[in-house]
Amino acid sequence: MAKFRKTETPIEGLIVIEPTVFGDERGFFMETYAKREYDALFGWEIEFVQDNHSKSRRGVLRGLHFQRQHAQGKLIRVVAGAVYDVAVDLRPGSATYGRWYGVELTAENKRQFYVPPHFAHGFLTLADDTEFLYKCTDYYHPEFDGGIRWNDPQIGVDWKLEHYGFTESKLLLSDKDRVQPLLEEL
Ligand SMILES: Cc1cn([C@H]2C[C@H](O)[C@@H](COP(=O)(O)OP(=O)(O)O[C@H]3O[C@H](C)C(=O)[C@H](O)[C@H]3O)O2)c(=O)[nH]c1=O
Repeated sequence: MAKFRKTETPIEGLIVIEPTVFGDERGFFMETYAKREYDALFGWEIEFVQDNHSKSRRGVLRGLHFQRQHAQGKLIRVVAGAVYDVAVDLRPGSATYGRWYGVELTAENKRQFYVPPHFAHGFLTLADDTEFLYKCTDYYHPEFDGGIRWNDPQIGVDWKLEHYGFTESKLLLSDKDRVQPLLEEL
């Protein structure tokens, strides 16, 4: 059995990866990244240059972010808690431009999500003390920081707020994320 299993999504290049988890009476072990296998999964050589780690309480929404230049591919996983993770295709000329896809990433399901460069990305945290780790294919360039409003009606992300027991007014966003532009304003 392959050590990492890939599941495609309706958006080309956006993939979910399930690592093999080795459990025993002590707990578990898993490889969370291996260049040789991941390059084979992706079908091309990917170089990650920066790892990020953020922690959020329940009900935080970070996003939707992208870098206007030095666009970053992101390999995402959650090591504590849970998120509903969303990516929006902003690749110029893409047949699925403006389309979004969401997936639940949790410490339990150990799922990983690869979001290619030129996607807007964000997540809603579903539990307190959620720890979110991701590898990036380019460095942080704040001078090229870009974003789209999380609830842009043109994109129409279904954040499943009712399903997860949230009300919009109770979400915790950064001041920046409250006033991100709409896709049509980009
Ligand atoms: C992203 C980043 C931030 N920072 C500093 C800048 C601020 O002083 C502080 C918090 O930054 P920010 O509020 O932009 O963090 P997030 O809201 O989690 O931003 C991220 O959220 C969404 C989900 C993403 O996909 C992006 O990776 C990124 O935009 O960390 C750095 O020093 N390096 C970095 O790579």
